[in-house]
Amino acid sequence: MVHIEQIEHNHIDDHIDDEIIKCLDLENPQSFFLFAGAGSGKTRSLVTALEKIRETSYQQLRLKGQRVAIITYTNAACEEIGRRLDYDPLFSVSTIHTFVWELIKGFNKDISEWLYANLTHQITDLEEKQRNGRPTSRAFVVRQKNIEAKQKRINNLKKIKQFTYNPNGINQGKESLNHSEVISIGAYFLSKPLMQKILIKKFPILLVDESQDTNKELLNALFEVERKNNGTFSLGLFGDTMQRIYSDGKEDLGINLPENWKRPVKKMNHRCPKRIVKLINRIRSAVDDQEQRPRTDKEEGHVHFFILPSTADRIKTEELVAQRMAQITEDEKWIDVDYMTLILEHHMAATRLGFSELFQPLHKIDKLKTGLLEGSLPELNFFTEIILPIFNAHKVGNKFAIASIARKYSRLLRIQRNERDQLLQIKNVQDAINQLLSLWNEDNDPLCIDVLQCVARLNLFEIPDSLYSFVKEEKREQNVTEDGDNDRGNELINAWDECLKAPFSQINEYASYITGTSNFMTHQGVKGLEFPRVMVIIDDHSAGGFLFSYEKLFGAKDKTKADAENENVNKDTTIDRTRRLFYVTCSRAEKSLAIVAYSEKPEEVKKHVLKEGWFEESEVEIIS
Ligand SMILES: Nc1ncnc2c1ncn2[C@@H]1O[C@H](COP(=O)(O)OP(=O)(O)OP(=O)(O)O)[C@@H](O)[C@H]1O
Repeated sequence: MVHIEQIEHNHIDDHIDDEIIKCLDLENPQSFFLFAGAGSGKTRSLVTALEKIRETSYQQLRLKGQRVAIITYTNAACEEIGRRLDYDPLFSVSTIHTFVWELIKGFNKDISEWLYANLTHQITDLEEKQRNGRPTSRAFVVRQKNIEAKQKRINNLKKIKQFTYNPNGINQGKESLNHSEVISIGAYFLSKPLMQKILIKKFPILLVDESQDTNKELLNALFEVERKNNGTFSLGLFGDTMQRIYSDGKEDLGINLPENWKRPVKKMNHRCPKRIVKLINRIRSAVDDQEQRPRTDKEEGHVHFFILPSTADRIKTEELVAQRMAQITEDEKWIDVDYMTLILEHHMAATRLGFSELFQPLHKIDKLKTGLLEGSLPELNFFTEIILPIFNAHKVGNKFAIASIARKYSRLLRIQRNERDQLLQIKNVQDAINQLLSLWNEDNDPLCIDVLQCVARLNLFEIPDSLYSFVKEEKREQNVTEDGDNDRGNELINAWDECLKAPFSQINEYASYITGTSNFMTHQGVKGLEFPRVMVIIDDHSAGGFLFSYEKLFGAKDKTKADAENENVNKDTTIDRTRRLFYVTCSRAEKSLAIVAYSEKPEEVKKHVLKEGWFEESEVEIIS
């Protein structure tokens, strides 16, 4: 009898799938926001709902030439969902950038008009800054170049017949749009009745996974589409507000939902053992009242909190912690290093993997942050997607790969001439690439700026616009002062200037981190994933950022005045952001979880975490 009750307990959320499926009825489509925490099976519910649509509405959709759209966060997630649905063309599974581009591409005249207005607006802004700027400052010079580049782009608009865009790569060339332009154009077009009609005619159902981190500009536009087309369109949002990580996500998602929206709630956690569900419930309890239940067939599991002085040797400490975990859990895999180390902050990965000089300056700039972490900054992609592959191919003697990259990107090969000239050009490109590669002779590790200047001098590849000023000789001219305008333009220039002084080897480390091939992951990399054994590293000292503070979350550091002010007006505080990160990482563990906190005040931390009720006394260990 107990057995049946236990099984039933594990199925308490099954009806949620039915509720979602009901919303997707083509005769009476409804919109919904699924409230569900970590490990609750959101992805599973998404796929189940789609399978059901295929079963019930396949003919109806096909006859009208309609499809179901699913927007996910990463290409890997698209692949996973697509695979689970047998790559059925009934479903359009894409990232937000691909989705929007598919919607807007071809509307060349409208895109041109939008760009004209947008560029004009940006030029007006820059000119305003120029009026207050000092003509001898570097910021002034760079802004002037920016104005000229934008004006050139405006002048060129009339000649463009067709705009281009690559959601996954570098967008070079006069016809191409950049990532943020595509999103903004999409959001703007979706405010027009015609585009709304096109969208819902094509996709009467649109489901958004990881909606807490979906760009708010676009999400707001979709809310508006839904509001205007209520009853003929279903917008379904999957996600967990407690797992919002990116700053461009919609902060108030799920709070002021329209009256007629359905709000299904999932209560189970199918991933974590009992002890970990208890911990993440406790962490979450400060934010909302969503409490999860563990599966009855899950083991108790282990949680252990290690506190160390911030001066402790990181590598030795973490080895010791793994040994302790093996003792505590009686699981030898901790000793075999069969666990995932989760770093709560990118700076730690940058420090441990050795790409700080490249990373830190850019991470300080708000508008670069998301692109830096997503790996979509065109300036860095220039290095990661063109220069690094050439260098790697050269290391293994793969001339074919080098030629193929050159064919794809080299400016020297673009001009059409007769066959003899073409052969000459190929030779020129080969010579240029050899000159470029000679920078690495005798195990040299050139600086990124040296690589950039070499490429510019050889006119080998197109340099991203914003790096152009760094390859010009006049940059170093004496009349250009370093202490120019203390405004954001200047910050940006200084950031790139510093970043380009990093050795090129750091590009390799950065690329391996961003693509997830290193053995470190952060909350970003770890989204949607799960691992049997997890070691969470908490280390403000190495993190060096101001957006997060574990010392504050763990009570070793007081709140600042700004924190208190933000708290008073219900704005996101450092502690809120840090708590969400902590929730995401702790909720990845399927069996056991070790948390390693380096702190200025270990005793205070211990007191605080016990007071918060996150851990039992026996689970907290200070190692000095
Ligand atoms: N109904 C279920 N019965 C059994 N196992 C389930 C069920 N739903 C999900 N799971 C399992 O639980 C784990 C978590 O599921 P899933 O990744 O879909 O959750 P999620 O809500 O997307 O998680 P998160 O937001 O934390 O990334 C997976 O291993 C999945 O196979």
